[in-house]
Amino acid sequence: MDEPVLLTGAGGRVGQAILRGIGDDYEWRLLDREPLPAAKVPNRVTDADRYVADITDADAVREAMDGVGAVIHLAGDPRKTAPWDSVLRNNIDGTQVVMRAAVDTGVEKFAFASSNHAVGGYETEERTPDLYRPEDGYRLDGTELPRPGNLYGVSKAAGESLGRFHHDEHGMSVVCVRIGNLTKDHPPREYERGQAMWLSHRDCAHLFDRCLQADYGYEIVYGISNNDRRYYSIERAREALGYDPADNSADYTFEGEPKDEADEGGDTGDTAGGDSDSGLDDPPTEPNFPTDPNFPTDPDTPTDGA
Ligand SMILES: NC(=O)C1=CN([C@@H]2O[C@H](COP(=O)(O)OP(=O)(O)OC[C@H]3O[C@@H](n4cnc5c(N)ncnc54)[C@H](O)[C@@H]3O)[C@@H](O)[C@H]2O)C=CC1
Ligand SMILES: O=C1O[C@H](COP(=O)(O)O)[C@@H](O)[C@H](O)[C@H]1O
Repeated sequence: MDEPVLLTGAGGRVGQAILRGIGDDYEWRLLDREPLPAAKVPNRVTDADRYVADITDADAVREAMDGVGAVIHLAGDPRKTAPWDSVLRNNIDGTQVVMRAAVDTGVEKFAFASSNHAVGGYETEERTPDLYRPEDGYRLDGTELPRPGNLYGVSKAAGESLGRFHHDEHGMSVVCVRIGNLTKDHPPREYERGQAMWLSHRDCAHLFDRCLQADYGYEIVYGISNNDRRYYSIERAREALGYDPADNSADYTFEGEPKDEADEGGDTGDTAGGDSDSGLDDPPTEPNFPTDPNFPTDPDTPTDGA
């Protein structure tokens, strides 16, 4: 794969999990509409590779895209209660701007941060809460139609469609990762749904690493750890990308404590290759993740689910 890799939304929760895990492994261009403090930027990324820009600004995105080999596109409004004007602008229009710039400049691979909320409508009253429990066999595998449960989910389904279009029309490899619930160090506490779709930091970094390394055409995969509780299949991520997650929410109590304190297998936030001297500060654990003044805190988000 050609480098550099453009990472949009680099200052956010997912962006920082990726950079802490694989920040030393690639040549990066980091884009975010908020200036990134030094603590959020790997040592080897120069000032010239940091772009403060809004993804709806086509000229600015085009400039950042010049010479890029792959894109991980995370920037957007992550709130499940986000209003239409925000998801229309940040998630749909912004994604089109980034994808268009990518095909225009000949980018090879594009990983798009989709969401569990693109299929939230499958969690019907009849299926829940059994769906969230390990003994339940129901699985979504990425071949089902989108079924959003909110406008944020609609915007993520739209992003997946934009990816399909740009793959079919322009040949760009596109993988849409329906991310579950990213938290650091332990699964979301006392939250069955969150524990069923937990994505640990190291599995997140590993998964997006595979999105950069694997060969694929167009894929929709689920981005969760190897949780016993789950209703998303990770088989397609394994097959198409070579995803091999290390963590499982079953290794923690419902309250989020490691079941075996002596077991080093829990998510330390480090990558399989060990934490590096990438220069990144350890981000605070939720709910102290940096907040975006442009997106007020989602009142529906459980404290530990963010
Ligand atoms: N954190 C999670 O568990 C999940 C996240 N996702 C998706 O992953 C992506 C990243 O999510 P988080 O890191 O949690 O969100 P976040 O809010 O922590 O980070 C988003 C970053 O994107 C930047 N940004 C937002 N709109 C922008 C714009 N118009 N132009 C440029 N930069 C912009 C923000 O400044 C922020 O640094 C989002 O697309 C979200 O929908 C999907 C499922 C779960
Ligand atoms: O897409 C997202 O999903 C996660 C999990 O959803 P939740 O409804 O269980 O909280 C959410 O935490 C994240 O903010 C959002 O972007």
